[in-house]
Amino acid sequence: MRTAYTADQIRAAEHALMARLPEGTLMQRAAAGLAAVCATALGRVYGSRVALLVGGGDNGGDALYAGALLARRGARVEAVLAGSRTHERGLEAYLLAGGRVAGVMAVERADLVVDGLVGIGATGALREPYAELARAANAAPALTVAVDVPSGVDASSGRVAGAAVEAQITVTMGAPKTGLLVDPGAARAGAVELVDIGLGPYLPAPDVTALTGADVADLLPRPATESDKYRRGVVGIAAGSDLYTGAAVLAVGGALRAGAGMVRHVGQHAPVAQVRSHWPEAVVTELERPSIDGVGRVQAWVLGPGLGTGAWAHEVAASVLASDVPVLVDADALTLVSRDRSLLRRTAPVLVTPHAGELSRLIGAGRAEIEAGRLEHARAAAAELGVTVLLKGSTTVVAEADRPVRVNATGTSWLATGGTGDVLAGVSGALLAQGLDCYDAASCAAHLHGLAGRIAADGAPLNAADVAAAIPEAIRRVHDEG
Ligand SMILES: NC(=O)C1=CN([C@@H]2O[C@H](COP(=O)(O)OP(=O)(O)OC[C@H]3O[C@@H](n4cnc5c(N)ncnc54)[C@H](OP(=O)(O)O)[C@@H]3O)[C@@H](O)[C@H]2O)[C@@H](O)CC1
Ligand SMILES: Nc1ncnc2c1ncn2[C@@H]1O[C@H](COP(=O)(O)OP(=O)(O)O)[C@@H](O)[C@H]1O
Ligand SMILES: [K+]
Repeated sequence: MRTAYTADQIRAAEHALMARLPEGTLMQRAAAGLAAVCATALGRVYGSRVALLVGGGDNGGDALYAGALLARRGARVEAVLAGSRTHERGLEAYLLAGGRVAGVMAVERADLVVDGLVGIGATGALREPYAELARAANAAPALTVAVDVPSGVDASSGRVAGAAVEAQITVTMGAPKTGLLVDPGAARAGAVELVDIGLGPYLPAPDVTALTGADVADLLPRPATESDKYRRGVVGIAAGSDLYTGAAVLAVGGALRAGAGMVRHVGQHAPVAQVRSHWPEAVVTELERPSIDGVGRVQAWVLGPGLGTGAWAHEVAASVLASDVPVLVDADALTLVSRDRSLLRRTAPVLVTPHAGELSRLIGAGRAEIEAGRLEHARAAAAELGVTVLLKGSTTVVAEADRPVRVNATGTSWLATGGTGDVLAGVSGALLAQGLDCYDAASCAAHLHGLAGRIAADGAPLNAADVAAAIPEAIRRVHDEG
């Protein structure tokens, strides 16, 4: 399990650790780790050109001490001092080692830029001249290594309010920060390298977590000798309408590939015919009236892909949500429940799987605001609706009351194409039917779906059906990792 922490959590742990150590020890450890990563990135330190962007706080101190170590190894290091004050001892050590102070031009001639403008002590958008220096680093040809977090990225949320450094590597101190795992911040961080400064024993429960492949392998059910199709879990899929037929085919495909014992599809004439011809394995029921009465027992429902938003769809949704098994609410069913919240009044678990636009309809926040603050909005929605929320997008976020948010970054932007969300709904539904709770089903499905997207894309466009077809390979890979 990967774990990440807010700035406040890190600061509290640092204080506890610092109290037991001679002054300056932590910064020395941080700087040594930072210098080592810079040296590896440079390949040859002697004769290389390094520019340090130095802010007024301890983040700048880290950069100066690391700069001193690189200067002692023969690098030509130039520091651009951005703050009205500078870490005094760090600057002394740096100058003593042969480092120089320079203007912004140093950035343009550097092989490597070290972003020590701000770390966990930053508040709000970068002010000038910090913002200008961040833009200069982004425009320069050099490799950029961020200290702790890319400056301009909020360490606790991943928000980016203005200019922000786009790093190729982020050297994070003590423990990863939440903002390094959640977009838009995560996209600015590049590869994240952790420097162990001894914080481990002082860290609280994490703010967010991310499942590794091995974690997913542990959680995934495997059929046993005594398994049969009913015991493995039957998933019901209420999807498709005479207008939208493809969504049902894709959701059923996702569920079949993710290990459901059986997939039962219910819908109108056209989607039922499509599902029947694509998936002879599925059991289909053409609904004569908008109700699931008498279609047979399932262990979980997927409700919504392509269902439509009219009166007929509303009746189907009410009928599915009146059942006593977990229900995944996706796509058109999200529109239905945002119009009629009373549909969510039930005791069995609910998993909602919106993208930012759908979440915007559900909780009334603007779409752009949700994209900018994915964590806080997913958390707020889970609390307000009393459900598990899987918020889709470049980083997928799974939120449930009283549990750390799980984030997933296995995906690829090639997944941004029509129908991949329907596949995700099917995969998640199959995991629910196999007995995973909403939190685990959603986070395992997001992991597998992202990985399947990578396998299917392999650097070129994919279509949604390819993603479903790659789910078994994704499952094999997580088992290999486990
Ligand atoms: N503590 C430890 O043991 C260890 C700490 N470590 C390191 O310390 C870092 C935290 O250091 P920190 O607390 O000094 O804060 P930091 O991130 O440098 O920012 C403060 C400075 O930024 C400025 N500033 C703020 N907002 C701004 C804005 N929007 N735009 C522009 N400027 C802004 C602010 O200016 P002021 O408001 O004072 O004018 C002040 O000068 C941490 O990330 C890690 O790298 C490691 O060495 C491990 C051991
Ligand atoms: N930029 C991106 N990077 C990674 N994954 C993405 C990106 N954009 C979309 N996705 C993923 O693709 C899927 C799209 O789902 P959705 O928006 O519901 O599309 P549709 O309704 O067409 O099926 C989600 O799993 C989402 O997380
Ligand atoms: K930084």
